[in-house]
Amino acid sequence: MSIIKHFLADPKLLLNAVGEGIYGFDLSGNAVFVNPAAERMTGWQSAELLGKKIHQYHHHSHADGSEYPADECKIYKTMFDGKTRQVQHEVFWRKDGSCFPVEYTSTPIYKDKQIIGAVAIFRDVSQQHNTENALREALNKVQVLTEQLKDENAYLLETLNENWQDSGLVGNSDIFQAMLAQLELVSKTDSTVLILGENGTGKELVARNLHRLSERSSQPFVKVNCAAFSPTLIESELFGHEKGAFTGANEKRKGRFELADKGTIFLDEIGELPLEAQSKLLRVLQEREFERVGGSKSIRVDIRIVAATNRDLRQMVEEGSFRMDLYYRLNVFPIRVPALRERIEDIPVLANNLIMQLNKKLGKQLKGISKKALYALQGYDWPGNIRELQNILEREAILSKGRLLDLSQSLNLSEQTRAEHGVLTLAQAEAEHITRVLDMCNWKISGTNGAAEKLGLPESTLRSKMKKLKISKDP
Ligand SMILES: Nc1ncnc2c1ncn2[C@@H]1O[C@H](COP(=O)(O)OP(=O)(O)OP(=O)(O)O)[C@@H](O)[C@H]1O
Repeated sequence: MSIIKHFLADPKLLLNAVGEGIYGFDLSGNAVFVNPAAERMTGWQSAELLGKKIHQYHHHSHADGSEYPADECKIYKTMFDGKTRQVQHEVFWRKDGSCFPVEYTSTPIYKDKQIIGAVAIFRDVSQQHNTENALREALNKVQVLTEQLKDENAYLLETLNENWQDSGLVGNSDIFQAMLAQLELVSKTDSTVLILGENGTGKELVARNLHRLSERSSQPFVKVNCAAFSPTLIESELFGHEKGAFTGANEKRKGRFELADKGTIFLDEIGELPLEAQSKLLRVLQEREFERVGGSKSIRVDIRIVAATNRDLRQMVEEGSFRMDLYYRLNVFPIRVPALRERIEDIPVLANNLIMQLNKKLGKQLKGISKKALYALQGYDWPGNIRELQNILEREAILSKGRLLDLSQSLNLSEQTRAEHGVLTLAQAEAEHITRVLDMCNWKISGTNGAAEKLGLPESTLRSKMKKLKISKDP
């Protein structure tokens, strides 16, 4: 007998060989056929099911355990209406009481145009479900990580765009050294620090060094310029927002406080923080806890807070534009960064340091600055502080053809000072005059045609004045 004949003689051979489970039903819903694949999947042997209402064995309940009445059974329905059904999201129950997700087709069986029963062909889709769930979980994780990366990336890009020069704090004057000593002491603690000082004095550099010297140095240092955001946006910038918290909040976003967890947050221009955000900040300072805008879940962070301002916060408290309780919370350890005019003796070393940075930035090989130019710099009162010095040196460095900056473009600085700020101090005028005379005398101090004689001073007095005013020939 050929193989085809075998199959035609006994169609069960085929049905027994397929991988899908097959149940055949008569019109009363009793099992008339159960193939081995169905036995394997359900654990019920065909002898246990044949002639029985099979719904009661493998289809009695839904996945959540609630009852699945027989008159709702989709396999039975096929026997009544003759419609073929493809069914998903249902379970079949095993003999051991467990269940598995199935997909099945129930098809009516006709004989002489009369329905005589139905056949259900089913597949165990647990594997497929597990894979789908794993995929869904992986996708969720990817989504969370993508959001996190987006937040961090936006922040990093902003930081990169600032073109921050990672310069050290330079200066030997007593006032500056005293500030450095304070900085070093407080860096070892977790205390909140309030950095005070005029624009361009180096407050941000102080904050960065505070973090660098602290035990949090391997964790993030996150800066927020409180003046750079509108009152409506600053809260979401600091604390983040939930999706849909306000028009335009299309995605959930982490705030700077969350990004700075375990590290340091630097709140620059804290005096510009709107009152509403001040209240929220106060709560973070008290409880280290906050909620995202539009959210209700409290988020805890472990953060060191450093704030800076050029404003007089105490006066702002008196005027009612800064919360008194917040002021006291921030003012735990104030550090005052001196203005450049308070430490003109640092100008030579600062200028040299800045020129070395400019060499790198501009690809130049400048050696320093001329003596005359240096005196001019020391006679100016620097309303823009180190940033102004930096700008002047950069402009000069770009224009300069020689190795030594002579500040030919900016030598009228002291005149500018006089014009913009009234008069030179006596010491500045004295230093300028002595330097001019020394230049005239080719730096000969004593004897005939020496500077002391021209100035009408004893040589020793001139020398002590030069020492006091830090006037010397070499740059
Ligand atoms: N002691 C220093 N030594 C060398 N460079 C310094 C020093 N202090 C400040 N600078 C440089 O001066 C510039 C201004 O410093 P910084 O931005 O820290 O000032 P700031 O007080 O935060 O200014 P603002 O109040 O305008 O934000 C920076 O480029 C910084 O590198």
